[in-house]
Amino acid sequence: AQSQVDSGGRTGALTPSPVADGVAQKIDVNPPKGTRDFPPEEMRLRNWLFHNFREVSRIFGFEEVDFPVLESEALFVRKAGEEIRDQLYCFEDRGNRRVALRPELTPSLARLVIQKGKSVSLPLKWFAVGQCWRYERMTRGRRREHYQWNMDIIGVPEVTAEAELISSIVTFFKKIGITASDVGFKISSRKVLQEVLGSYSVPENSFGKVCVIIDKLEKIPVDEIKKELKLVGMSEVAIEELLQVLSIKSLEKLEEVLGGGGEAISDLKRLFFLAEKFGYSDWIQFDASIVRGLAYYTGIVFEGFDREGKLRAICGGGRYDKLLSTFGGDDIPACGFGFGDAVIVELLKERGLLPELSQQVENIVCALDQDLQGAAASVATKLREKGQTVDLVLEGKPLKWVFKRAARINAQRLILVGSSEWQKGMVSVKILSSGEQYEVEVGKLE
Ligand SMILES: Nc1ccc(Br)nc1
Repeated sequence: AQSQVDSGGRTGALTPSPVADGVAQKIDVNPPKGTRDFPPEEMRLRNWLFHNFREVSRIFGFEEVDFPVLESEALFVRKAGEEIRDQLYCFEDRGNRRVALRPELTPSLARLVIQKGKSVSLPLKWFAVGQCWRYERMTRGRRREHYQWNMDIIGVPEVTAEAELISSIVTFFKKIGITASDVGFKISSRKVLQEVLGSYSVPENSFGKVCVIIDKLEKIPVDEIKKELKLVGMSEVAIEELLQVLSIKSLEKLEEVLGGGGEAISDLKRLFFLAEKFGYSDWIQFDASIVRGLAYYTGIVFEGFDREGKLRAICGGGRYDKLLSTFGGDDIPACGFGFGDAVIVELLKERGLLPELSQQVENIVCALDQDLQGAAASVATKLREKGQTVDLVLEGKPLKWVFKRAARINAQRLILVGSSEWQKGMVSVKILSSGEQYEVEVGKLE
């Protein structure tokens, strides 16, 4: 549609709005494909989940940050064949800028750290809960948006940072009733890959691509993996050895294969030592096949998985020591994780751990006739100023309707403003659970 300029100088499409020209036009009441509405019941569950994300972040001493959902496309144009890049929700805006709906939060966080520069002192412990987007062909019917909880530690090169992050996720799981028999963490380090590839002449800029390909193990046939590895410059010998190493499930075995003295082994040993001190040893296991699908990880990587093996990864993260410098920032070490809002809810459903969340209101206030509506408003205000929740009946309704509504919103008590009581400065109170009813002076309502 051509554009027009409205009174506020804003341009808009010519197509008549459903109401503006008086012609009713039935709109599609569903949200765009792959997106969700959050009506009250779903919003209560989302708020419960996000409240737990924020509570854990708070007790770990992290500060909340946020960024625009819309970012420059340049933040995400990595050339490592990542799915996150292939599905970038990007477009050209009216100023001819290439922009994108963020598919993840880490690049925005890195951008803000660089922007803040010397004005912030390291280490930074930041967390965010934000909506992330992908444009996926709807053939697979998957979602196009989800909310992610991220926690990041910026400026700590030691593996203590990764151990702290995993501890925060374990704390979250415990907080919502998930135990080590429900979920675990598979842990590895990309330095394992580096040490294997190091003994073969693999082009340096292929490392990210190799990781992205390896991350597809168990998702696509191994012959396809081998084909893609050859395409990025690996020899058959290198591929065979790499696949061998990736099948290792114990640190002792890995040390035999890699030999001692490498950083991969020392990092992982340190992490498992710290895990024991944090008290979450029975939540973690070494698994050399874990590389994660984001190109920028450089060290420890981990992912939370459901032990029944029915669900996709619950969360994932790792060290990304080079990301800030690739954005032109200083060489600042960093690590973090992302925790989506979808798989965890599927897990809670599976385990019967979804919380019972219903609307709770302390008072429903109702005028018994319309010339007492003002009186009812003043009673509602008095209660609200004391911090009480009040549902004020806003129009003349039969009592039967009021009682039905009181039950629906789980009101604890019904306050009726009637003329004879009001003459005496009183209102009548009915405790809805017991049926007890009494009159009370308005000033003594609490
Ligand atoms: N990165 C990303 C964004 C949105 C969804 Br849904 N899944 C993954």
